[in-house]
Amino acid sequence: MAESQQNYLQIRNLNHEYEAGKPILRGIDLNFDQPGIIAIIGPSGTGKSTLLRCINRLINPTSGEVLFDNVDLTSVEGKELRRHRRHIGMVFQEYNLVERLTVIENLLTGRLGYMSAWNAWRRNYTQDDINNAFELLEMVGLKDFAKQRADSLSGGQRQRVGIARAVMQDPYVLLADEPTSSLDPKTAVEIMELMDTLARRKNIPALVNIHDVSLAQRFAVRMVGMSGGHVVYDGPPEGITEDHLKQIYGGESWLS
Ligand SMILES: Nc1ncnc2c1ncn2[C@@H]1O[C@H](COP(=O)(O)OP(=O)(O)OP(=O)(O)O)[C@@H](O)[C@H]1O
Repeated sequence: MAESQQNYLQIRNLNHEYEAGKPILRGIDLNFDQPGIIAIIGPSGTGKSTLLRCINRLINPTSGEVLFDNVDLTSVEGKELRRHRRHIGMVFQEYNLVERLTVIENLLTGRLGYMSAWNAWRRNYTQDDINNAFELLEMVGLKDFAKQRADSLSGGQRQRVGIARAVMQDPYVLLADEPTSSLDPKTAVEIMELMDTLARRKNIPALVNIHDVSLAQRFAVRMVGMSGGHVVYDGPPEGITEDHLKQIYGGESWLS
């Protein structure tokens, strides 16, 4: 698979409200131009998932811009939107695999956005796609599971498949919404390690929503702290202080 070029993601003055007059995202400005994990932390309900969903247009933001190499994704529709969106890899908390398909078939679904409707319907993958899928499967440590059904895997293995499927899309950015929340602590570390390795190898940013602050600090090159729909911290993981955490999560009793 060709190494992805470095595409520049910029979010400008992004606002979103699900209900008129009740803003969830308030004027988010962020630029993503470095490879590796960018951890997004913040209390429940502050809009972290909403932010990721606005970036890949699972929801239409109320206002603002999401620029990929100066194309505003909020203003494109139909074919053009699909053409851009196929370069945005999404990783989910609950994996979102096709349970009855094999592991290798799940990986290959990452290529559907590149195929004609006819070829997609017939699952006519190219030999290159098939070779790349097997190569990637080896890279994520699941070489021996290629022909197993997805529903026979453990949570950690499923998440490896979810990440590999996203990478099959040849993404310019990975968006991961709480990818470790359903996993035990050791597996969570392994999954963060894998995303870090792949993001660096592909030279792309991986925006990861995560509740575990110390796990985030261990792997992130940058942390974004959100509170009340605003960005209140944006900087290196080692720069986060207790004061920042109080500002992000509120109060202090939980810190002791
Ligand atoms: N489809 C929707 N319709 C209406 N309100 C919604 C919808 N989705 C989310 N919300 C509300 O928007 C706010 C932000 O939700 P969001 O899921 O983005 O927060 P989050 O920071 O990702 O939370 P968590 O860490 O718990 O996943 C919450 O108050 C939530 O109830």
